[in-house]
Amino acid sequence: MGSATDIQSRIATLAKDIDALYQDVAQDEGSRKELLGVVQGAMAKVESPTETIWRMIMSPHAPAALMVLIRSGVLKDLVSSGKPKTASAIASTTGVSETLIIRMMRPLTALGVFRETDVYTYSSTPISELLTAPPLYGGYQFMFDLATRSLANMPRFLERTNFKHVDGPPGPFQDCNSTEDLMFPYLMKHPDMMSNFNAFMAGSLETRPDWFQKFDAESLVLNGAKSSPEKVLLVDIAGGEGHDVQAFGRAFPSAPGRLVLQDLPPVIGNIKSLDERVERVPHDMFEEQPVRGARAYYMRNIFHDWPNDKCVEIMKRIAKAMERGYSKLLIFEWILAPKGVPLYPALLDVNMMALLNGRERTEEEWTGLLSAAGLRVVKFHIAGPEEEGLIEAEVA
Ligand SMILES: Nc1ncnc2c1ncn2[C@@H]1O[C@H](CSCC[C@H]([NH3+])C(=O)O)[C@@H](O)[C@H]1O
Repeated sequence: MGSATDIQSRIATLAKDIDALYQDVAQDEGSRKELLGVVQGAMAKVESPTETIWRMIMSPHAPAALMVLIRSGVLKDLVSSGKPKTASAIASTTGVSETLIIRMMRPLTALGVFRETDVYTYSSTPISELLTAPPLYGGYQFMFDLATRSLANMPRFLERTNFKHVDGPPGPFQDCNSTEDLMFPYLMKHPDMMSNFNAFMAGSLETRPDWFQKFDAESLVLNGAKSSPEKVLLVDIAGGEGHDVQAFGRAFPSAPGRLVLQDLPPVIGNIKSLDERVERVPHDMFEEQPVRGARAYYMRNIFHDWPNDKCVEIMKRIAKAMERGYSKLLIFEWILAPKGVPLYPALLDVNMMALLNGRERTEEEWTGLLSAAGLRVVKFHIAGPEEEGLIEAEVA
C-alpha cells in the first residue's frame, strides 16, 4: 500500500489517463465500448457492497422523475427552446407546477440528463435531446408504462403464486394491467402504446448490426437458392415495419427472388416508407403460413416474446410451409450460454418474463422447441457472448 499522497496522485493520474484515452477512442466505437467495459468492471470492484445495494434501492427514482418530465411536456419544451430556461418559464409554457419541475429536475441534472446552468435554470444535453427523437421518446414511455410497471409488480405476483415459474398467462403483465391479453393483443387495443413500441423497435435496429453483417448470408441463403424471380428468397415473419428485410435487399440487390415482409395488419398499415422490392403482407403468424417453399424464413427477436407452447405453435406453421432439404428457418436471437451470461441478455430475460411471459433461451432450450415443431438445428452460429446469434434450422 502506498502513502496517502502517493495514492492521491495515482488516482489523479488514472482520472487523467481515462480522460485522454476517451478522447482517443471517442470516434472508434469498438475501442470506446472496450474502454467502457473496463471502467464498468472497475466500478464493480471499487464500489462497496453497501453502495451497490443502495444504488439498486435508489434506481427506480430517476427514471420515474424523467417519465414525469416527458409526460408533462417539460422535456420537449426545454429541448425545443434551444437555450437555458428557468423553472418558472417552463412552468408558464407547460402549465406544470414550478416546484414539481424543480424537484424532478434535481436527480436528472445530477445524472447529466439535463444541465443546471443557474439556480432553477436548466438546459438540454445530448441525452435529453436524444430522448425527444421518436425511437427513444416512444421507447422510453413504452418501457416505463409497460415493462417497469410489470417488473415492479413481479415479486408480489410471484409471491401470490408461491413462486411458480411464469410460462404462460397470467403473468406479471396480465396481473398488473388487469387483462387476460398477452402483450401484443393488448397493444392492438392500445394504438398509442403500439406506435411507441414500433418506433422503439425501428430505432433500436439503427444501433445494432444486421444478421448478414455477422453471418455469411452467401452460404446460408444465397448459394443454392432457386434463381426464379417467382420464388421467395426470404420472408421476414413479424418483421415490424420492414427495416430488416429492406436492409437485406439493399445489401444483395442482384440476388434473385422475392422478399416478403409479414406482420400484423396495423403494423403493415403504419409503414411510411419501404423499398418497393419488399412485398408487404398482413399476416398473423398463428395462422397458416401463406408463403410456401421459401429459401429462408427469417425471424428476429420474436420467439423471446412468447412462452414455449406459443413458440411451438408458430414454428409448426412455418415447418408446414417449408420445403424439406431446401427451406431454412433462420432465428436471430440471443442464445444463452449455460454459465456466465452477460448482464444485458440476463436482464432482457427478466424483462421478457415480466412483460410477455416470454424468455431468452439456451441451446438446449432452442433444440427442444424446434424438435417439438418437427424441426432440427443445423447449426448454432455464435458471434460472441455479448451478441445475438443465428439459429439455422430445417425440417427434421
Ligand atoms: N400474431 C402475430 N403475427 C405476426 N406478427 C406479430 C404477431 N404478434 C406480434 N407480432 C409482431 O412481432 C413483432 C415483435 S418486435 C420484432 C420486430 C422485428 N422482427 C425486429 O427485430 O425489429 C412486432 O412487430 C409485432 O407486431
